[in-house]
Amino acid sequence: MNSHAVELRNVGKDYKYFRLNDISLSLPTGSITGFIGVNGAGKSTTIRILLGLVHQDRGSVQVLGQTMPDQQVLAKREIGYVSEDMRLYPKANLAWHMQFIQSIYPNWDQAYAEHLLKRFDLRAEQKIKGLSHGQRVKATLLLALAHRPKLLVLDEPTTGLDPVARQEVLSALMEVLADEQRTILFSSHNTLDVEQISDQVAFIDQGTIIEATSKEDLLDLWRRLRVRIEPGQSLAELPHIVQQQGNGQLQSLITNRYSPELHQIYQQAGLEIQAVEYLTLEEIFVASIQARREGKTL
Ligand SMILES: Nc1ncnc2c1ncn2[C@@H]1O[C@H](COP(=O)(O)OP(=O)(O)OP(=O)(O)O)[C@@H](O)[C@H]1O
Repeated sequence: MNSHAVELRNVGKDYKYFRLNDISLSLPTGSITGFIGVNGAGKSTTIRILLGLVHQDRGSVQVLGQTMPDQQVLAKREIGYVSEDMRLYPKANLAWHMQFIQSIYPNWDQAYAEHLLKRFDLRAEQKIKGLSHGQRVKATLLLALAHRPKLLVLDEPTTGLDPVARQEVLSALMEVLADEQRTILFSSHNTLDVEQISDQVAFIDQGTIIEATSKEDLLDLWRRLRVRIEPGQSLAELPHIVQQQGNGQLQSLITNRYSPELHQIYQQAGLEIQAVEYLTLEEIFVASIQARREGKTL
């Protein structure tokens, strides 16, 4: 088994008003990666390229050992995809869709499909047109999960769901993760969802990946320091300060490279460090985007 389920190298795509730029992204087999970006950042375009639905202009894409888009037919047998693009037939019921997917995918697991029906409180005989938005998302997820894909790609699966439905979807995903060979890519602008279930995180902004790392490392390295400085002291020369807020002697600094050594460097520069705080994934995401847009190198 390949150690990476997905490998994008220097992938680019040019649209008239948008450029996806030099995207390199590796998804280790068995990982769950949260792919976070604001509206229009390039999440869906990247996902469509890795599924072979859109062809890249530059760069290479390997998915489950297959080269995309040339070998997409082989790769797609083992990919489950959930997105707004997925159109279910409104006049058919869920049972019809289950049979249809079963006829295409040899790994279809009927017992698991029935388990998910109960878990999501869905009825197989109900027509798609009578389903609420949340029920439709769950139905699509059921269809994707029950053919036991090696790679599950979810484009904004929790958008528009109420808090209970969101939690049901997230816990179904966590259950799926018990299988170490299954890889999940999960795009969202909801950092709370990503923080809850991902072990890898990638941030994309204006068509460029600005961070791709383990969630644990990210949450460990980014810190807010509450400091007291000498009157007139400048912080401009201090390393790894992503953001500085406050006026006067009390300042709040955000660093993306916190370590005991950096703590010491700040103290030796005369900062009185009063507190060191962790940031949420949302705070890290927002600070990364702001820093990039201010031209800072992270
Ligand atoms: N077929 C296309 N032709 C021209 N431009 C396109 C096409 N597909 C996407 N784009 C543009 O690419 C940009 C990125 O879109 P994309 O759907 O990848 O973003 P996203 O991060 O998924 O956004 P959202 O969170 O709003 O879904 C947008 O500016 C969009 O208009």
